[in-house]
Amino acid sequence: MWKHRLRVDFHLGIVVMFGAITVLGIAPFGIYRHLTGEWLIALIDLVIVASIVGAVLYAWRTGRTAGVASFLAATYSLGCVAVAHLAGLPGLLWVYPVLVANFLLVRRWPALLISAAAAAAVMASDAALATPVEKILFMVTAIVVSLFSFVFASRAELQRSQLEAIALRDPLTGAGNRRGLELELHAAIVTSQRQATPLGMLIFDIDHFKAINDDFGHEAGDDVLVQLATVVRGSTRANDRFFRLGGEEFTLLLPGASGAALWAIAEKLRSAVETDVQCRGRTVTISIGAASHQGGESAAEWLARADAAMYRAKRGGRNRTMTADDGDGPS
Ligand SMILES: Nc1nc2c(ncn2[C@@H]2O[C@H](COP(=O)(O)OP(=O)(O)OP(=O)(O)O)[C@@H](O)[C@H]2O)c(=O)[nH]1
Repeated sequence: MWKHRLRVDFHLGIVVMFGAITVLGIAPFGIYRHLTGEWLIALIDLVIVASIVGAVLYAWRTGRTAGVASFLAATYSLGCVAVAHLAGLPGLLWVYPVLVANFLLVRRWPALLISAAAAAAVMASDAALATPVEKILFMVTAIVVSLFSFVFASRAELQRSQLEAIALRDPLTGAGNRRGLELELHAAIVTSQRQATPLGMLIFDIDHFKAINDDFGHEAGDDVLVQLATVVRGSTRANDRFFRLGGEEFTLLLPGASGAALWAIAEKLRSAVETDVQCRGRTVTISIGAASHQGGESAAEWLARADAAMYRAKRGGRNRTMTADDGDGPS
């Protein structure tokens, strides 16, 4: 389970890896400083390690990695500035790995800003850099390391966004794919539980889609899928998440919607598809299963309830919505 999360969530993987490296890299120095009686530096090391561990645990629990990554970059940078001013050379030696880490943790422009601020603050330390020549040498090497990292981060960001688009999107409809859904389900559940807001799911499937393919050809079928995606986007809000599960089956994650509201959204969507999606004059309809997330329910259980409701809608005659929740519309 934890291995799977680290594999599929790139940002969480980075944050956890940096947390582990921090503990392994800084904790022994903290112990050493404690043994040599350098209490202030030992305390700084302890504060860095404790706050990084706390931040990583927070990211693991909530799935909120962006804020934690910025916190890590700021903590590392402040840490090496403080050690440079207090202990001289040791702080200076930490600057270079910290400059590289900043570009791996946050986007390239904020990383450049944090790195420039950290390098300028270290340069002001007479304990670390005694002469003007040393200061200039440090400035030039810090700029070179930052620019190398900036170029590398730019390439990596571009490649990652291209790969994400390929790996997480369905190329035909532009909707997220099943893998994209898996990634977002966990984060959506955690957010709704933390904010105590409802979270709804619709699973819907085109009725008699095989007949459309058989009668008009695969291309006409593809065109129906594209039309359907356009109608879904037109009838949902910006923070609603839309995915193609495979074939002619789709799902919508609807933050803030549950119960009667969820059922009303489903019915609005069903009627919009019936009115606006056509194939050579033939009306296209969908069957919908609706389910509100229940506290303590796993993503798989929730999906299964919505799916079962959708199959009830199929068995009940198609072109209808069935809900998995008690007391809201037909169930
Ligand atoms: N054009 C096109 N067809 C697809 C695609 N993916 C799956 N299909 C077809 O979708 C059809 C699904 O057929 P069924 O599972 O029998 O479902 P159905 O005909 O919609 O019947 P009900 O769901 O019971 O109403 C099959 O003919 C698949 O070949 C696609 O990307 N493009």
